[in-house]
Amino acid sequence: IQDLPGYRILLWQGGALANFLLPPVSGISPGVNHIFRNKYKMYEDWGRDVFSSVCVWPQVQIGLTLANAAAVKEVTSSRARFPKPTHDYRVLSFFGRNIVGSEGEEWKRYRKIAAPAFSERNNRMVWETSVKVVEDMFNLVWRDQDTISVDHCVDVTLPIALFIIGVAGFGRKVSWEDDEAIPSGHLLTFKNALHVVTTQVVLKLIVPDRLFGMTEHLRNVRLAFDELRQYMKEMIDERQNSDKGLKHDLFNSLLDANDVDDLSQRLTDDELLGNIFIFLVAGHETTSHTLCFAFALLALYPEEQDKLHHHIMGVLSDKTVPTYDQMPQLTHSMAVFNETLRMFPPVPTIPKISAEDTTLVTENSNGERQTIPVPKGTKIIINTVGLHYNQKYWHDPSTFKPSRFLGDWPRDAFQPYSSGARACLGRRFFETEGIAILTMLVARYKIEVKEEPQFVGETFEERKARILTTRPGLTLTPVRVPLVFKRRV
Ligand code: HEM
Repeated sequence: IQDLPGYRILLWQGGALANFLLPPVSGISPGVNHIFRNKYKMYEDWGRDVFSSVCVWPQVQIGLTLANAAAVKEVTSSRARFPKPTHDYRVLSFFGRNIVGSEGEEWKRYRKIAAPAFSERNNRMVWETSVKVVEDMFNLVWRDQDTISVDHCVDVTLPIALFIIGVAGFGRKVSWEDDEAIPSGHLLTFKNALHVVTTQVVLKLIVPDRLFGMTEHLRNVRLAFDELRQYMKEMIDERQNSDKGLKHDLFNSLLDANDVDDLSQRLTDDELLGNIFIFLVAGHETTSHTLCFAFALLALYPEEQDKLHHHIMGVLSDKTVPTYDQMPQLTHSMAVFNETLRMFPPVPTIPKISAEDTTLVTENSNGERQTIPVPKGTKIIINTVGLHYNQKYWHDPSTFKPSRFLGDWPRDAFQPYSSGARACLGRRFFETEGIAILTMLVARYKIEVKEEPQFVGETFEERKARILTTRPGLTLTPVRVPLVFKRRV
């Protein structure tokens, strides 16, 4: 890699220890959440849109971390040359092999099974489900209160996202009213089990199985894994024994794959569980966190919230409930999400590996093209955060400006969903639910940061830093976003 500047460290920068546990220690580890903390800074320091990493544990590894749009495009559009390092996805494969953590023929089989479920018919169902879930929240939970105050916005956005993937993805009947009841035969609610598994799954990588009985916390994590497995098995049994007739959701696509005559095309029980888990996780965590960051940004930038509200009022004929056919007109709601995903991409890094000796072309800080040698076996990290804060593509990148997505924008420099053959399959699913939820909420409520006595007198920048603090998780996670929703109508 011709002495390309970068990290020379003991621990691989993308590993669980380096990214989740250890502080920055020179020569050892770049520190927890270093990709999001540093954004484009490493590239400024090292003078180009790529930096190298050389580490020795858990094995000797060379890496190139990219924040250059052309180089990223080359990587995402050459699947054979830059496949996924499937070993890096084992954190998502505890319940079984699945579409996100596979490659080659195996991945093609999963994608062929899952892709048809993301149809226009399903999008319409996602929209209708989202409207119903939010209306129920207004009527059954928020009721006639003029002000709703929450200590952490994820407490609102997580159940919304979970109900929608439950209903529109898996035909699971859940409601705000019975959300907290533990069904007989279980020790945790479904929501709780899924939440513990998604937030604690990294422990499964670090702690050997035999130690999971040692502390109460570890026992709870083990219980959540067991409970979630049981819930998913019950969902399969229930659906297999019911009339699948008119349902066109994700679940039927996965189960129908098991009705084919060609045994080699069928999913094994583990593959079925693995893929159900992936859709549950992909379908709720990204959505919940993105909604939370969007609400936080709108609360911090009230003038942007006013513009959004004004636009929504111009589109909605009855001023409260948007229809699916109005979705293409809700351009400002879409722009708010794109800007939120630019600033807070839920998947900050997307790993690939070089399958051959090759090269990549990138740029130095003067905009001069540079050809970088890429030996076979090099890890290629697409740094969506670095790309999204690269001033070559985005003016004033730390400021929330949804209007940059109302005209034309540099598409190749916007990669929250990755791109090419391995791009996110649920992008439209998210956009549909997100626009419905945001539009309904902003039409009826004004979002503000909750005032708390201990923070009186803080500056805007301090408040912004506090509200928008993140930590690493399966996806980029907001730490604590205290908000107030004040009724407008
Ligand atoms: C804000 C919302 C979302 C974002 C930012 C997002 C982002 C991504 C990214 C970056 C990838 C590629 C990951 C990698 O290569 O390691 C991906 C893959 C995927 N996403 Fe999403 N996602 C979102 C919502 C969803 C939803 C709602 C679903 C399903 C209901 C979903 C299903 C999938 C699937 C199945 C894949 C694997 C595609 C494949 O490899 O063929 N995503 N997503």
